[in-house]
Amino acid sequence: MASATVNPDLQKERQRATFDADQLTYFLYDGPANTRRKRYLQNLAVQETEKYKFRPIATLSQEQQYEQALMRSFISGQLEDRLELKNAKELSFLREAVAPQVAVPYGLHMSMFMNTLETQSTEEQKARWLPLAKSFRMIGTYAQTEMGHGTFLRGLETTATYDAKTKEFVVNSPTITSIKFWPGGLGKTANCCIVMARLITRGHDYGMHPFLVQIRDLDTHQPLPGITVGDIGAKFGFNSNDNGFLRLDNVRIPRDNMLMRYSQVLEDGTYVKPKNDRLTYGTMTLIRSNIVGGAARSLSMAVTIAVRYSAVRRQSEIQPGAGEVQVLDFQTQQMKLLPLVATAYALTIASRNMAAFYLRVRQQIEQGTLEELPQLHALSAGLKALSSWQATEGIEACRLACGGHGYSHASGLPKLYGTGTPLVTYEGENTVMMLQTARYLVKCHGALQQGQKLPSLMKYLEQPPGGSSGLDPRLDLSDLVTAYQHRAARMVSDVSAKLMSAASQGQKPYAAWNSNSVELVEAATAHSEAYVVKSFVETVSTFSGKLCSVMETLCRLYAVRGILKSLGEFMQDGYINSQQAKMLRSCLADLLAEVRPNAVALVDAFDFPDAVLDSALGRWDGQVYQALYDYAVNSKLNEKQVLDTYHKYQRPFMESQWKKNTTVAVPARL
Ligand SMILES: CCCCCCCC(=O)SCCNC(=O)CCNC(=O)[C@H](O)C(C)(C)COP(=O)(O)OP(=O)(O)OC[C@H]1O[C@@H](n2cnc3c(N)ncnc32)[C@H](O)[C@@H]1OP(=O)(O)O
Ligand SMILES: Cc1cc2nc3c(=O)[nH]c(=O)nc-3n(C[C@H](O)[C@H](O)[C@H](O)COP(=O)(O)OP(=O)(O)OC[C@H]3O[C@@H](n4cnc5c(N)ncnc54)[C@H](O)[C@@H]3O)c2cc1C
Repeated sequence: MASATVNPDLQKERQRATFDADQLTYFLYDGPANTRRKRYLQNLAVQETEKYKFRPIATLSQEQQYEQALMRSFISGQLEDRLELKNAKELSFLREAVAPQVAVPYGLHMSMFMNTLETQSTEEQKARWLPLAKSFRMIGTYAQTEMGHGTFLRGLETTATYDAKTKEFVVNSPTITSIKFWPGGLGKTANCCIVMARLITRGHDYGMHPFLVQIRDLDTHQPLPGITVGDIGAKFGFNSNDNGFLRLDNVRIPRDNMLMRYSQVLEDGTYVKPKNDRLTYGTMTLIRSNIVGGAARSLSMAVTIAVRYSAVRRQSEIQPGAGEVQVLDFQTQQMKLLPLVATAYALTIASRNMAAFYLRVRQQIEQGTLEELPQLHALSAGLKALSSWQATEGIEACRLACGGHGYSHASGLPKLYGTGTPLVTYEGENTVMMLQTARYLVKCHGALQQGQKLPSLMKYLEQPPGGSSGLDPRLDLSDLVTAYQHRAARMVSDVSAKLMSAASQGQKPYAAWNSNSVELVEAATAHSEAYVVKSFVETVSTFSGKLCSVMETLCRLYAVRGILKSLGEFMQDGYINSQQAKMLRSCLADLLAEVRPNAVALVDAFDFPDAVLDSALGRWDGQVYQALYDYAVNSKLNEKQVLDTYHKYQRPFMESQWKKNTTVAVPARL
């Protein structure tokens, strides 16, 4: 539906903004020129995709969803070739607009498979495989998780046993629980995969290593002998992706199909150790750091939908008789949505810093320096978990904040939730990731006790315990950062003390760890939140003028809301006192009121085209009712006035009921 007019409430919202939303858009997309380029690419993608008149994905069967996703990738491929796109960011904008929130079957090929080949293969292997993978002759996936194990990688059962006589590995799934399960694109799309299997040579088990295994004929696409492969069936969401299962029955692959950049098996079966055996986990670290940005983007879409709709939706009165208000004027609605707008920006900024840190450490690793690897692992694991939890909860809160219409697929919010919520589970289940971060924090605390210096991101743990916060109604940003760091340092210190005390009482470390794991997760969450707040504060301090003051307010809102949510943790050692808690509560109300006039401009700045939001409620022009009505009218059930099922089941049912009471007189009209 094309609408010439913009809803007047939305128009007013845009006029009353106190800053220029374009300036914020330029920050998000790295300047005016890149923003123009992004808009150009996304407009082109939308125009091209509209020609296909795709039906809403939620109305399709699993097979139709899969087909539509492949068609969308086909369209994207054509455009990418026509425009000769190479730049990763430009490709991601184009693909986002061609397949908005559609889990495409090539996703794993383009991310984990390619990355594993690039980072874990030798130069010779790269020369052999990368041209095939880049030209989609090889379509791969990353097959690590098995039915029985996803988290505990040392428990994987798939084996790759070296046969020195034939110079081959024999890859085998010995049990039902060893069947590879879940890999994206594995079921029907991929013709090969990186199989993560336990390497056995000369009778010794060296644990998980990557192997390239061809699973389908490159021409006929039929599964090869020894391979049983298929789709795992309908899921909570993600149904356009053929997540698959794979059973390997003593499949033989050449020795040099083991990815040998870090560890090798020589022809005679000798195993050569890597410099650090955690380098095999490198692809997971990359994707975890990417997930932070993905989570931020999904939440940004959800808040754009919910805030625009809340500006358009008028329901109930505040002042009796004065007319119905925009629901965004209710303080409770502001409380639901505005901290989430702040969260979307906080996570977006944290993800940029995370990506920069990843690149820096990756470059060091390429040069053989592994010093910062533990820090990178701890940060990426913690931020992956924090961002995906906050985004998933936030998307659902946005749906609830849209009332009844939020429940319709027309809102776009169920689709966002369906593709967003697996982020909590895949690439490392969140609780498990937080425990990895906690493990590092406890180690750092131990190092500190022994007088060692801590690495850059952990320096704040060095601050002395105790003290009290200087927070006052001015809400100085540095006081907020210090409060978050103090709380995290205190929690790390408390839980470390508990672990040490358990040890001194003779409790085994593993038992002490488990019986304190709730607190460990809380400490890791506090650490990750401190990083996000610090990143937010440091970044807004680089802004100037009106934009700076708007973003500082947003930053305060994020930080204050977070403190009030976990108030006990900030007050436990008296760092924040009850007067300050009271003060923060009233500051929160003030901050909501301060952000309110800029709410629409803040979400407009994300610059999502309507087709990317794919939402009747989040439209830029605010013509939500017409769009909802069009969506309803186009429901498949409305294609015929009287359906065949009326004659097949409804009428016979009604007649069977009539027979029970034949005395009722039925008029021609009611
Ligand atoms: C478009 C993209 C879509 C993506 C779709 C999703 C794809 C997927 O889901 S692929 C499958 C992802 N699977 C996972 O993430 C599995 C999660 N599990 C793991 O990562 C690990 O098994 C884990 C970390 C939980 C435990 O591993 P384990 O080897 O038992 O470690 P553990 O004994 O706890 O620690 C060993 C050491 O390794 C370190 N370590 C663990 N992981 C890493 C890592 N990634 N990098 C560096 N160091 C690491 C630990 O910090 C620890 O160090 P230290 O001994 O110095 O303290
Ligand atoms: C949509 C989707 C796509 C996926 N794509 C891929 C893919 O492409 N390739 C691939 O290999 N895998 C893929 N996976 C699998 C995914 O990586 C795993 O599901 C994930 O790593 C979690 O492992 P799990 O399923 O074994 O969970 P489990 O570990 O069984 O988790 C169950 C519960 O146990 C808890 N738990 C487990 N261990 C611990 C512990 N040590 N301490 C405390 N609590 C613990 C968890 O917190 C959780 O609450 C995908 C999954 C999904 C949903």
